Order: sequence, then structure tokens, then C-alpha cells
Amino acid sequence: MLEYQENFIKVAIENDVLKFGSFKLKSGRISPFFLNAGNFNTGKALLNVGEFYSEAIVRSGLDFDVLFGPAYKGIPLAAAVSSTLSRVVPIELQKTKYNNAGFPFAFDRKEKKDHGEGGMIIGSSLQGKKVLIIDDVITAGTAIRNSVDLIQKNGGIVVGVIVAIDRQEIGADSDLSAVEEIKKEFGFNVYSIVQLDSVIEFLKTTESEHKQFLPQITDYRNKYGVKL
Ligand SMILES: O=P(O)(O)OC[C@H]1O[C@H](OP(=O)(O)OP(=O)(O)O)[C@H](O)[C@@H]1O
Repeated sequence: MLEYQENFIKVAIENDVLKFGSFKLKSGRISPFFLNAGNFNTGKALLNVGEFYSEAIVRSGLDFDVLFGPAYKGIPLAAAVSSTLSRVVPIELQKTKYNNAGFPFAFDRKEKKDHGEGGMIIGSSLQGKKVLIIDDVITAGTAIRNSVDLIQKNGGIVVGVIVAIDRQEIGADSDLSAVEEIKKEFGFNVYSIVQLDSVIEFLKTTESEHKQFLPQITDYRNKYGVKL
């Protein structure tokens, strides 16, 4: 595990974003851990988070024009990360790789608006642009599929997805994880700051008060996790 990944897990725990206990998921599975990015709710936390995502994005080597954050939790993430990228990516690289555009971002509405400027997309235009979707987590992949559809309807080309954590969990009717299904269906990669395996490693190797959850998490990984 890299240093920034360990730091992400620490910050996520400190902010009550990564929680341990017993949580019922949309899938009906009872999970011993849960990620709620809505708890990155201070300027300080967003600055931290912006840096973790930025590091994962730069490491991915992915070439993109616009960040897209699906409503609602993707919205502050897209704003924070585009702001951080414009600060941490060296100017020369911004010129050569990112068109010196200042890392534009966009997001969608959940409710239709038919007055004022109208439309479903707010922020940068997606027309003809390579789009990187940013979200907190993929569970069944519904949010990502909706976003891909919306981005394509608005003329954008999705080139990848970045999430905070890859749960490495198989779907209800398949041996593939949601992340693998998305890759297979659309052909682009899903990147993450950490995977469930990193969280397991963290609990094994650090003096965390949450070490007690290791057996339940390992059982959950064995029961629902993707085979490596
Ligand atoms: O892969 P999925 O099964 O779609 O689950 C993941 C999505 O669910 C959550 O958002 P939610 O749809 O709850 O909306 P919110 O951001 O408004 O909370 C989360 O922020 C992801 O966008």
C-alpha cells in the first residue's frame, strides 16, 4: 500500500467517512464497513480528499478534458478535485497533457429544471470532450451507467471513472464485480484511491481501534469478494 493510500484511510476514518459496524446495503447484504463521502463536510477534509483523488488520477496517467461529478455526492468531489489538480499538477504538464484548461468540471441535476438556463448539466460543456467521472463509490454501478448515458447525450466521451474505494465485491447474478462489469460493458477503466484489500491491510498492520472488525471484514471478503 502506498503512503497516500494509507493516509486516505486514516483521514476517511477520522472524518467518519469510512465506518465499521453493521450496515445494510442497497443489495441487501450486511456489510461490516461502509463509506459515506457526505461526511467529508469541512474545507479541511475536502482539501485532503482533493489531494488523494488528484494523486490517484495523476498516477492513472489518464488523459481527460473534463471532470464530471454525479449528483449529489459527486458534486463537491468534482469541485474539490479540479481545484486541487490545478494546484498540484506541474504547469508544464498542464500545458502538454491537459490543454492548459484549468481542469474544467461539470455535474448534473437530479431534478429537471425547465426555467432559467434549463438542462440537466451544470458547469463546463461536455461537447466533444473526454470526460472522467468522479464519485465516492460504485455499488451496483447504477449511478455510473446513468452518468455515461447523460454524458453521451451531451456529446461527451467517457474515458474513465475514479472512485475513492473499490469494494471488490461481486454482483448478485455474476462473478464479476460492478467495477469489472463497467469495464466489460463500456471498455474504460475504473480507478480507485484504495480497494477493500488496502483497508484489510491497514487494519492488519496499524494499531487501529477498528482491528476488532478484521474477522468480519475478512469473512465478508471471502463470501462476496471478487476472486483474485
Ligand atoms: O453504484 P450504485 O449502486 O449506483 O451506488 C453508488 C452510488 O450511490 C450513491 O449515490 P446515491 O445514488 O445514493 O445518490 P447521492 O449521491 O445523492 O447520495 C453513491 O454516491 C454513488 O453515486
